[in-house]
Amino acid sequence: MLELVDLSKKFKQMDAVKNLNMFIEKGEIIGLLGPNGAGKSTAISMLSSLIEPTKGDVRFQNKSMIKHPAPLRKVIGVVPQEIALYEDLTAEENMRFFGRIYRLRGTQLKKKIDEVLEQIGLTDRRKDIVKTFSGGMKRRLNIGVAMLHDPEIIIMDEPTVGIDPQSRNYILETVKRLNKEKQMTVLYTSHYMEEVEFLCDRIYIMDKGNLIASGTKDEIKRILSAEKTISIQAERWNDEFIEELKQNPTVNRVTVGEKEITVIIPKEVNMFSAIIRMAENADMELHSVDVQTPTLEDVFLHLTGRALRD
Ligand SMILES: Nc1ncnc2c1ncn2[C@@H]1O[C@H](COP(=O)(O)OP(=O)(O)OP(=O)(O)O)[C@@H](O)[C@H]1O
Repeated sequence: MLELVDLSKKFKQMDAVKNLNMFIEKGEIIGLLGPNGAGKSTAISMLSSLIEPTKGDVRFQNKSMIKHPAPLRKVIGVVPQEIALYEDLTAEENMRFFGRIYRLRGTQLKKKIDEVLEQIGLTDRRKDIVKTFSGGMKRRLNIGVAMLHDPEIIIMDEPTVGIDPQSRNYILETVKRLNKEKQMTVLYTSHYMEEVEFLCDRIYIMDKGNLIASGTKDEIKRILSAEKTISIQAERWNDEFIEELKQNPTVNRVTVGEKEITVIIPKEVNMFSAIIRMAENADMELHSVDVQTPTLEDVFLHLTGRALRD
């Protein structure tokens, strides 16, 4: 339905997005994952024709949208990363204002506002001024505004950044529900692995402007099929222990965090007892040693050598 072909954007000499290829089918929830600065917002801006690509194409139902984006604009709703609401207006007044921009009027507009307020769980706060809303409620209203014209495709740019866990959960559940009940197609960008893992059918992972992996959750995790992760926790680390782990010929990679060490080893190797012995030799007390099934976070670590955290 929607396709990005070799889409690229250069800002001066910097490649914000480089040869991005992506497709979105009707009814899918697609995750676009990457750390800050990966190029996600730039990709979305090109997709929604807010900025022009340096190179490449955006194709909707097999037609290029670069020069004539109207058919695509009509069917997408974009939820920007920054909250775009009038703080001194009520929730309902904001919706009425944005609804008019989408050329909705009269009873049609009123009906739509009622429906969307219900979907985002703000019906009982409709008469309240946005200034009095929590961050999570503002985010929900921001999503509601993008849904007023009944878009077939909704594009969400990190909609859960900086909000409390409860609101975050509510937003994730709402996205799932809209997809299931209204067959809404969703492009969801995030730098939270667990969100994308929970929501999405297929995932694209970007880093520094490049697409570094894509596929279904299982396909992406299969990148790690030859490896497994052991996570070791302790109150403090002993250099001798870390050195011994790093020097161990069966270990592929060691990442040292403040309270946790992650060790990547081949799947067939059993290192559990060796780790306990190394800790004893180094006179170090372990809290736990867990063998983990791979997560998307591990995939990112594997592909880039860096953790995908703020
Ligand atoms: N208008 C612009 N002019 C110059 N550089 C830009 C512009 N917009 C984005 N960039 C740069 O392009 C790169 C990609 O930014 P982008 O905002 O697309 O990343 P992102 O993955 O969405 O991250 P974030 O979550 O921080 O927004 C960054 O290095 C950013 O500084």
